[in-house]
Amino acid sequence: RLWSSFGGKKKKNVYPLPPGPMGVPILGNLHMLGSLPHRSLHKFAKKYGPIMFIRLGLVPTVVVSSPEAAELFLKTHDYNFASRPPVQSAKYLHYGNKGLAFSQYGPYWRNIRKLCTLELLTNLKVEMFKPMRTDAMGGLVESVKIAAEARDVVDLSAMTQTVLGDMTYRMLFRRGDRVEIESTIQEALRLTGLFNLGDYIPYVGTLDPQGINRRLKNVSKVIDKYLEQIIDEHMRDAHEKRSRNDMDFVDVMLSLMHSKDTENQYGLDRPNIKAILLDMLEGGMDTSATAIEWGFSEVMKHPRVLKRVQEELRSVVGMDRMVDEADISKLEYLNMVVKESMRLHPVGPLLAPHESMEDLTINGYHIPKKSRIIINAWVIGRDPRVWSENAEEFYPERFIGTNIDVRGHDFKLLPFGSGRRSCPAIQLALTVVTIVLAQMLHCFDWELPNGMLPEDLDMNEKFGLAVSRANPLLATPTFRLSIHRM
Ligand code: HEM
Repeated sequence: RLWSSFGGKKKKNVYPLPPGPMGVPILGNLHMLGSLPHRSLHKFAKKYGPIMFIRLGLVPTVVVSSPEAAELFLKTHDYNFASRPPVQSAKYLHYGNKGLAFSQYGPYWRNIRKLCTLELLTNLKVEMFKPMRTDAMGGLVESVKIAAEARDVVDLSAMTQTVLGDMTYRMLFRRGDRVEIESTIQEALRLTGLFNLGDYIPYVGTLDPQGINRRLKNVSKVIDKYLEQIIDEHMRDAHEKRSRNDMDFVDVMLSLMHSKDTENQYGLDRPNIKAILLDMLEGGMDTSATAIEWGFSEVMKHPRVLKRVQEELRSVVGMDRMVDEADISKLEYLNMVVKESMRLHPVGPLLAPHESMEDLTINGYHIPKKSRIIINAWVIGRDPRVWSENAEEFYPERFIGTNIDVRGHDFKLLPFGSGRRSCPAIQLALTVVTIVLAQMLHCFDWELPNGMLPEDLDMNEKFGLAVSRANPLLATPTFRLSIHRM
């Protein structure tokens, strides 16, 4: 198949498109994605190879399924693939692309990205929020302790959502209470994660046959009102001089916007601030909570690993205190557990979609301009060529003596992506995921409910913005520290 046969301009010496399954008119290959697209795309990639061409509705799409191919798209030609395709949710919910995650590549995105990496998500800023996270963890341990005394079953999935919500709201807005807005944010996350026909067949977008855009507009109004109110409150309190250590994300952005010294160097306005806050709410809560949920599930399914993690915690931390974030770097085995869990369960198995900015030839294949690029990080993490025959097995020891990390330097492990569009919050995310897991496994022993055997714990997935467990993770805690007051 040549690009010209898909409506592209006729060119001399055109290279062929990458191979891929034949589609049907209008829908292309959309109907082949199924309920878990990362798994369906893997089946096709086995037949058509690591660079595969499909059509999602009218959108030419390239699916990348090996570490070598991922390196070509995310490193060698990173610049060309650093844009994002336009999506309906950005238009209706994200202030028409005024944030970071959905913005097309260009000076606007570069500027906002710089703001996020230099002002909001720096290692220093992550460190500054440590007391707040410690406080949130203390509250969590207290409530699980009460459940332990009553021998209650705890819904670990709901519990991680709650503590992550608490940490994220406090980091962004200083306040942790969110009763009035929580369900609307959850609805926004759900709608953004839904498959929206308008993203693939543009003229269908205006008809909105699934009613998603209408619902997006409704939640957008409620969220906008909430964010306006938060910004107003912060402006009213601006006279209360805060030290840099005490500033939440809204304070930081407002001070940059009003700074006389730096003359609003990022060109911020209220819609920018609201769009960035929404990106952080959406990008920050579900992803980290889901990563913790999978890490917990794997440890519960593998008592050998649980025992080894707890032995490490006993020897590094001791039984007379809770874990402190300063301990994390010494918890070598737990860090391997986190990596191994992210290898098998990248919460964004297809990362976020990229878009090509120009026509390009890669490995002898023509990659048309404005193609959607999907990186299947899920299949890359399970490739037996790189991870050996036991690639499907949860085996943290595979990282012993290697320097493979999750930060985008190794194209065989890409839970946060790599290159220009990779996650800007890796340090924050790893800190949060590791401390919550460490604390819960240090303070408590856990048993599956109703005598369920570890091997019977199901690991079914549910597709969405983050791919989480289909069924909540339930377990009964027993307090194991030798202190009574936290
Ligand atoms: C375990 C937790 C997390 C995981 C696994 C994760 C993963 C990812 C992935 C896969 C991408 C897309 C990369 C690509 O397109 O190639 C991404 C982008 C992004 N993430 Fe994260 N993330 C996590 C936590 C967070 C947190 C805590 C925040 C903010 C507070 C955040 C904010 C963002 C933003 C704003 C982007 C878009 C960047 C851009 O388009 O330039 N993420 N993340």
